[in-house]
Amino acid sequence: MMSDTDEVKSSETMEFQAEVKQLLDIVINSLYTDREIFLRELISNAADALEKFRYLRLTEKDVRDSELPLEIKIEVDEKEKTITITDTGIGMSKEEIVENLGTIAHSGSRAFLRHLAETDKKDVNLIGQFGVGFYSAFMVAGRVRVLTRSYSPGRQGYVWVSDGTGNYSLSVREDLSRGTSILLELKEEAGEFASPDKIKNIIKKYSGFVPFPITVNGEKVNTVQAIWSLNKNEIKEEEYNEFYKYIANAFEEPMYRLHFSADAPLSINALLFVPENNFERYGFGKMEPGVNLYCRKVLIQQQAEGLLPEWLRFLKGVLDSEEIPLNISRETMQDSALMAKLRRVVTGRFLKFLAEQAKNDSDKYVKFWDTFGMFLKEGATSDFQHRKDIAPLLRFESSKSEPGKYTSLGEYVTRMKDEQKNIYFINGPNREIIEAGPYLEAFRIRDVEVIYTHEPIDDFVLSNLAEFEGKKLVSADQSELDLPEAKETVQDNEEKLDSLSLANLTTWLQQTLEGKVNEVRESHRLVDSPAVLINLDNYMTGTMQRVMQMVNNDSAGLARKALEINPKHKLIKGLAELRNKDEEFARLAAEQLYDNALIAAGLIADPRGMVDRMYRILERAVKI
Ligand SMILES: Nc1ncnc2c1ncn2[C@@H]1O[C@H](COP(=O)(O)OP(=O)(O)OP(=O)(O)O)[C@@H](O)[C@H]1O
Repeated sequence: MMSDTDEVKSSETMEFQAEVKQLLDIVINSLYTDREIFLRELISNAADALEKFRYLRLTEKDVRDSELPLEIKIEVDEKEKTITITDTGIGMSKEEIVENLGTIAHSGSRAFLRHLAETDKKDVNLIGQFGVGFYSAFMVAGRVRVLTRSYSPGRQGYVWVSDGTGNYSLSVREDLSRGTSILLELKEEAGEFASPDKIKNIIKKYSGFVPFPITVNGEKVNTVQAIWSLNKNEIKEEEYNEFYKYIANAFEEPMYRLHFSADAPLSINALLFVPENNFERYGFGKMEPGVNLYCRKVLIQQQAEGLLPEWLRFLKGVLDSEEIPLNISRETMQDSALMAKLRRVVTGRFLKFLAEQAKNDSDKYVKFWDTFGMFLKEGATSDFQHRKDIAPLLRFESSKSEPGKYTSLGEYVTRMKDEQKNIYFINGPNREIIEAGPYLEAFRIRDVEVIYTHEPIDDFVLSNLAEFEGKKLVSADQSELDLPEAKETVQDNEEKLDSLSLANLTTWLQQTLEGKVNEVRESHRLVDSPAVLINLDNYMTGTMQRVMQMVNNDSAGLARKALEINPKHKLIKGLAELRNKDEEFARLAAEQLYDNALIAAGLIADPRGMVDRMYRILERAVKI
């Protein structure tokens, strides 16, 4: 590097434009956090200058120092506390220097500066949003020196020097080669940056995929290529895996990989990975989003919040879009229309990818489902925009699937009978319990398939979806099932309680269970069980109420229920008789009947009253 004494003496002093002064004042006096981003800004400018040169050289034959390799060299002097960032890009002419490093060209900057001057919270990410990235150098440097020479052969080289207050000096310097060198004399309080290791780490963090070699004191730093911007057939399997391990901090290979680029409606290059494991499932706490946002290979935001819907937080990878402004702030990122578009395109593409995987290799998809299905369920309940596309990806057990095997809603629909109108589901902790319960009886004799859901969220998912391929999703504990006509059954030979006794019994039961059920009525769905609790609320399934019951710790919030009784069942017929002989004991039996129905519905019965009641019923039974 050249020292001060080499500089040509004829130096002009120039004033910064008023807005620049204002900006520099903020940069120098108010921004103390995230100062390391100055390096990202300067490297990004260097990479832009190199990119422009690479492009120019395609058409222009006459360029300065055409043999110079395209690269970024960084020298860190620990003793002198300086950092020099040199690129062999297009460089700047005198006019360009004055224009670029003395004014703020962007029109919106005035308003921005006013905003920045007024807010207490000075977000460093806002800098550069209006094309003022270079000035961030003054966050760490007391003096900045820019040595630059344009690619254009006729131009002289120049030295620009400023301490960031009021003005800068500009002088001619003949012995420069093409490109730009930016020399930072670090401020005392920014001395920590005079460390090659620190600088290397910052580069790895922000600029690891800049497509030009970056060296720090002669050592190459960015060895990992921006493979997402390459063609698929240029990339080897190991390279993909190596890249995945690098960005995901992973040891094993990814489960799925999706590499795609799109031009419309946005220009996007995306490389997404589904990891092998889901640590959230093991109770490691909620994952951070794992996709980094890039703009032309320059990192805009690591683990970008709001880039993808929250339920896709298990994805790792990179999303690169030219359309993203460099230095978009965290706030703008969440709600800009551009981000919303990006989110929609990438989410849609990923869901399409999953649908293909499910079709082409269903065994592997099942493995994915077992590991990451919880996120799709979360999406189906929280992401209104995509839930229709998530629905076909859901998997459940059903009365027609083998134990432990899954079916999709689509497959269910293909098995539906002509006269069947709805898709039915029932929740229970496992298959055995569901199949032993009363809710399945009506379906079993009609040979109608029922989806088994085992987790409380499943009922929220299906209730939220409300329908699939035009068929309503109906919980089997609901009042209106709208089932096809049942065929002749064995039970039809069983004698039914006469209608007068039945009417009397239901009235009596209604009184006895006052406050517990809204209605007692004859059941047309039961076959083997004496009674069942039916939901009169068409939205909340029993399981959803169980969740509410646990959260609220009482049964007050329970939805309206009907107790349906089976008039052919021995117990019901016996109860009708017992009521006339020993009403007190009949009341015990009725209450137990209700508690049993409650338990079969997965709801919590009060154990204190029940245990005592059971003993009294048993006492009576052993006497007989
Ligand atoms: N290393 C460089 N080589 C050539 N020109 C440069 C270099 N650094 C900066 N410039 C010029 O100075 C201009 C201003 O840079 P600055 O970082 O302030 O804003 P920007 O790069 O336009 O915006 P942003 O930083 O938000 O991308 C650049 O547009 C570019 O023309």
